[in-house]
Order: sequence, then C-alpha cells, then structure tokens
Amino acid sequence: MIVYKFGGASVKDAVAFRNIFHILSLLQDQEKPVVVVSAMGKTTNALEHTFKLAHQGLSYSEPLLEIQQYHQSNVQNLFPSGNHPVYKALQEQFSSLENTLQQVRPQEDFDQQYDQVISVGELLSSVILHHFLSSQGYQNHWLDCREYVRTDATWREGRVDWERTENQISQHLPSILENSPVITQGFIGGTTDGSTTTLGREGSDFSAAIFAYCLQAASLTIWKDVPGLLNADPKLFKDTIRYEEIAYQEAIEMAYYGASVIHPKTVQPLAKRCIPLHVKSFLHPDKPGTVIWNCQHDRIAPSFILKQNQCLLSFHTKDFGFISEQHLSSIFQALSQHRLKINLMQNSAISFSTCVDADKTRVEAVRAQLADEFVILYNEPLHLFTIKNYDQPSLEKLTHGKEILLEQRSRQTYQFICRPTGDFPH
Ligand SMILES: Nc1ncnc2c1ncn2[C@@H]1O[C@H](COP(=O)(O)OP(=O)(O)O)[C@@H](O)[C@H]1O
Ligand SMILES: N[C@@H](CC(=O)OP(=O)(O)O)C(=O)O
Repeated sequence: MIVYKFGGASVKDAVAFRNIFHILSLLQDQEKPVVVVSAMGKTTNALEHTFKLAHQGLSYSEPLLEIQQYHQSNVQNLFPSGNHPVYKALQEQFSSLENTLQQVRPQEDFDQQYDQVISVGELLSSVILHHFLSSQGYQNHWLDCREYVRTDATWREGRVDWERTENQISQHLPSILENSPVITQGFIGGTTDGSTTTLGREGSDFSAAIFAYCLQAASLTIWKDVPGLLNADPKLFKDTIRYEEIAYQEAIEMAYYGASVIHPKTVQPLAKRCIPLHVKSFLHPDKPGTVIWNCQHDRIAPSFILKQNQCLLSFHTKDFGFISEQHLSSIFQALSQHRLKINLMQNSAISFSTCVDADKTRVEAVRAQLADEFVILYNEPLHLFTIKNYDQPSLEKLTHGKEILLEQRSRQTYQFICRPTGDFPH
C-alpha cells in the first residue's frame, strides 16, 4: 500500500488535474493508493482573507466570488458537459461555506471559526479530483478524512490523537482499498464531537504521513514542483543541488529550520515505522527525485535555509539583575501560552533574546504579559538564515555583506539573524 500527496501546486488548474490522472495511470492496476490532496493553488490564503473580512464584519462577497469563479472555471474545463454531478457537489460545498461565513461572529472564538471556513479548500479540491478521476475511468472512493484523522480541539493546530486515528484508519481503510483507491483531504481533521479542525498551515504533507503511518504503508510520495529535496529553496538561492537520498534525521532537521518543501511534522511518524518518503517532481514523474529513509551517508553538501519575517525579542531585567530560571520560566510560559514558537534563543547575563515569527498579535500579547517584569526590545522584520553541515566557504559566502544581529553555531549548524538585504537570490 502506498500514499501519494498532491499539494496546492499539483492541483492549481485543470492541466494539473489531468497530470494527476497521468501520474496515477503509471501505477500497476493492482496498486491502489491513498491520495491526499491539498486545496487548489492559493485557495487557503484566499479563504483566510475572506474569513478575516467576515470576522471584522466587513463585506467578503468579492473574494468569495473569486474563489467560486476559480473553481467553477476549472471545473468547466474538466467537465464540459454542464450536467455532471460535480456541479451539484460543488454548489453544496459553496452553499455550506456561505452559511458558515454568515454565522461568523467577531465576539466568538477566532481560531475555532477560522477552522470551519479555511478547511473548505481541501473539501472542494478532493471532490473535484474524485469526480474527475471517475470520469476518466479511474474509479475511486472519496473519503471525508475528518472522520478518520482525530484531533483535539486545539484550533488551527489540532493535536492528533494517534490511538483513535490509527484505530479508525486501520479498521476501515484496508477493506476500502481492496476495491478502489482512496481520495481524501490533507490539512484537516475532526474532533470526536464532529467539529472540523486544521493541522497547521501547509499541513497536508503531515496528513499524508498520518495515513502512511496508520496503514504501515510501503512508501509515501509527495509530488512537488521541484525535482526533489534540494540543498536550498531555488526561489531564494542560486545554484541549488538535489540530494538523491538523505537520512530521516537530516530531513527532520532541515524541515525544522524552515525548509518549507516538507512540513516539519511529516518525517517523524515515517521514521518511526521506517517508511521511505519520496519527494518527486509532478512535472517529471519518471525522474528519481529524492528518497528520505533509514540510510547512512557521509556528511552531505551544506544546505541553506531562510526564514523571513522574523522578530527578535530581547528581555532585560528591570533592575540589572541576572536572568534567572524564574525569569526564563515566565518568558517560556508566555511564549507557550500565546503559541509563539522559538526559532532561536540566546541567554546572557542580564538579557534573554529569542527569534520568533513576526506574528503581530501574538508578539503583542507576549509583550503585554511580560511588560511589568522586563524591559522588552524588539526588532523586525528580520531574516533568520541557517546553514546545515556548514563549512568555511559556505559560511563566508552567505554572511558576506550582511549586518548580523545575533549568531549561533554548533558543530553542524550555523545560524544568524540579520536585516533583510538587497542581494537576492542568495
Ligand atoms: N530545500 C528545498 N528543496 C526544494 N524545494 C524547496 C526547498 N525549500 C523550499 N522549497 C520550496 O518548496 C516548494 C514546494 O513546496 P510547497 O510549496 O509546499 O508545495 P505544495 O504546496 O505544492 O505541496 C518549492 O516550489 C520550493 O520553492
Ligand atoms: N492548503 C493548506 C494545506 C497545505 O498543505 O497546502 P500545500 O500542500 O499546498 O502546502 C495550506 O495552504 O496551508
């Protein structure tokens, strides 16, 4: 049993849907994959924008119409006959979305309401893919993953209940897969009382890993618009190279530091069950891509990772006292409470500095909570660069001409925070 994951770029338009059919047709007849799909193109961003307007009590009809037209025009391309059942299915999804948006209330929980709106992108794309593949003679089973991927009610970052999820998936999917491939959604899950949750932005890779783990799959393939896992994002860095194979630990660390090609939570469940992860190009399915597995290799070529839009927060005691464990405890508590992840941290005698994503609302909440205890300085927007497996030439090349505000190095990893510069790509 294998799992395939197609992200936003692989379902961005009608041509992309046809390409998925082509890729699935390359499998042997007896091979029935679980296909996990993300929302079309940038639909999740568009839904986020629409939701924010609704939450502020502003008109959202224009962006909603754009989302509708985008889906409608691609569906018209894929299903020229206007009376195909996909049209009704799509209409139902949009009616339900409009209903949900009308019920959005500014005074009610932002995150809970967010999940009910934002999750619709994956429902739309999976319904279209299900109907399109069927229309091409590729019979398949559409599965509502909210009944299988069980999470708690941590809105926008649902924590997976692995036991319940594994029970659900391993009990019901194998018999379905005996007869037909399964098409389901990435990114979304459900609580036991039937509410929809999301797993964190770009979380569809993780969804695919959940299915692969619970089914003890032979492999997971994530189909991307790049030739594989490269040593840097080709949109940000020049002269990238592809890794042919790489160990789980390397990939986990690259994703943790911000290599956005793989969602950071994806690799760990696969590593636990020794399931190989293939990163392949949906434009060149015949090419080998990268395999991430339990392999041994020598030190690999340095990889370069950039996290943009960072904020450097520095906490100083008000009486010039040393930073104590008690101080650290209240800083960590505030960061955890307001769900700000630490991307880098450094302690000195009378100050503690941490680099976090520049999320205004969350940063402000932390500052407000700790304002009585500390003098808090902050700096944004900044860049956080990481070089894994650095050597002297790679370090010199990347730091050249940059104003470094803070740096940190271990034997394998070098990180620094600097102001954004004009030399791009790096
Ligand atoms: N180390 C890397 N190797 C390859 N691609 C990378 C790397 N780091 C970041 N990327 C970016 O990841 C993108 C693909 O991931 P993503 O946009 O999440 O795909 P999708 O949403 O279609 O699943 C590439 O277009 C590339 O710009
Ligand atoms: N659609 C969701 C989930 C996701 O993973 O998308 P993609 O596979 O396109 O990164 C998002 O944009 O956050």
